[in-house]
Amino acid sequence: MGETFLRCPLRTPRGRCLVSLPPGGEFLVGTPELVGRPGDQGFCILVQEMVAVRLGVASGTEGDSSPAGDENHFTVFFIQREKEERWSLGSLEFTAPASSDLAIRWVTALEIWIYHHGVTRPKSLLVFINPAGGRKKAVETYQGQVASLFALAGIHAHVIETSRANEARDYILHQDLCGFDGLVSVGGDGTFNEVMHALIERTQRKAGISEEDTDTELLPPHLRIGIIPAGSTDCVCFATVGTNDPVTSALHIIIGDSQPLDVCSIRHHGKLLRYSVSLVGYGFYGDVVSASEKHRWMGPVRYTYAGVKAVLSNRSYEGTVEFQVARLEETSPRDQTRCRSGCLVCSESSKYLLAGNEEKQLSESEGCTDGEWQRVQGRFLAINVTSMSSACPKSPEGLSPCAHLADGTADLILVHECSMLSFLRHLTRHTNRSDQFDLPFVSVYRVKAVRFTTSKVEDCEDGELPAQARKGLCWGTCQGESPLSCWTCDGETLSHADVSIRVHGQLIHLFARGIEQAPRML
Ligand SMILES: Nc1ncnc2c1ncn2[C@@H]1O[C@H](COP(=O)(O)OP(=O)(O)OP(=O)(O)O)[C@@H](O)[C@H]1O
Repeated sequence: MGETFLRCPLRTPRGRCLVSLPPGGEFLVGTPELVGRPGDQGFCILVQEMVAVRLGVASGTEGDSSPAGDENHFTVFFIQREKEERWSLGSLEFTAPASSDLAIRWVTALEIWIYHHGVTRPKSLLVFINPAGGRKKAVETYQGQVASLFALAGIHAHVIETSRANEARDYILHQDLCGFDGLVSVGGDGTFNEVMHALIERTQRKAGISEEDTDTELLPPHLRIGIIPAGSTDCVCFATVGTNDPVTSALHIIIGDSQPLDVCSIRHHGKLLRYSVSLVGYGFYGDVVSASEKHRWMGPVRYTYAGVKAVLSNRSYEGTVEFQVARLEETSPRDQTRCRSGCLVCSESSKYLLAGNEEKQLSESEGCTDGEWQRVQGRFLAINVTSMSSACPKSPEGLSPCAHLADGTADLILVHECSMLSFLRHLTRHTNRSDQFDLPFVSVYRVKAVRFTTSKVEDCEDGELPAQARKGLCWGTCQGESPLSCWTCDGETLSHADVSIRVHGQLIHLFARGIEQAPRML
């Protein structure tokens, strides 16, 4: 690998250090030359976490360096961990002795090792910016905080600012994506969803797989998706990165992180309605989302408004929930574990998910009984199916704190009819560390599939919602009580109440690594 091993004294803003790049090129290590001199500090930078290395000194926070006449200096740009899962761009300048070619040799060696350890880094990205999403700052966010980082890392970005809904979808479905290593969505959960749906659909079409076939094994797309959060909820970004920060997300993309994610398909009589990666909810959350849609003009506060309204109305809905329990006996929605970077439960699941026939593999290897179907009938305030914790800034632990991102299962939470105060008790536990499932009217199961059937009522053919019900909660309060709620699927309202839900293990991959357990500081 040419000249890749270096070790020599160099001057840094942290003092004079003996700097070395050990064989294998995994770390850049600096030890203070004069031990005990106040102010001198050592360092250890992971080459995998280096964004770039440049000849010259850094002249600005954006990572610009000025090589002109500065051939004795070089700058290393790397990931720096901040509080609460946030990452920032750190830089460290090095000064080599005058009239030596040491700086150039260091830059060459580090570039070689960054390339060697960065095989999963994207070189070319297709970026969709939704200027209409969230607080309408997506363009500013991308241009101001992300574009310069991609440029510093040498990533070519083909940027499309969408002028209408479904423009990203049409592009993904009909254009040649061969030159790209990944897609990036700059916007909220809605924009990410549009990109994800189109990518899954494109992949199945190209492979000749019908998405309408209930039993089909869907093919995972080979392109990863990056999310630069610029929406009003950004739940998927928060649950997979641990923070909603554009710079942190950009850095995860740059270093080529990869996080598999389970995806649920939601069908009505076999016909595909939507895919979901976070919450599919009937009752409370269905009512909140459908009511908030009518108040988009309020901005993000519409969710709080609709939430208060739904709590006060304390509506419960009748129906039958059937579900196939997951056979991962060693995990449960109440086992107090958390899915974190490098999660063992998810990597164990990868083995059988990758092997193809997951059902067969598991029963053969573990001798456990196939996930049997169970049935619960009654009145429910909320039926939630979530294939991840669905954590967000307002609920840092999420709807189901122990759910896994990529174990091929979802958690089914049934909140049975109860008083408004009891339901409020359950809801407030989402914002603190108390167990929201430790209540007599709440039950939770780890499942592979769910079926929901409403009790048949007049006006509701075949579980299809009448137009008023789809438009929102108002039907209940203004025109008499509606017997049906509606399903919300990652923020979209579905048009049918009778649905079946199935988990597709690790169907997509994001440029993320899950939430880190114990942040390491430089
Ligand atoms: N130029 C555009 N004009 C209007 N809508 C667009 C445009 N580009 C994309 N969209 C659509 O806007 C929808 C909402 O986008 P996004 O989720 O980013 O915003 P949001 O207001 O934060 O919503 P959410 O509540 O889902 O977070 C997406 O479904 C997307 O299809």
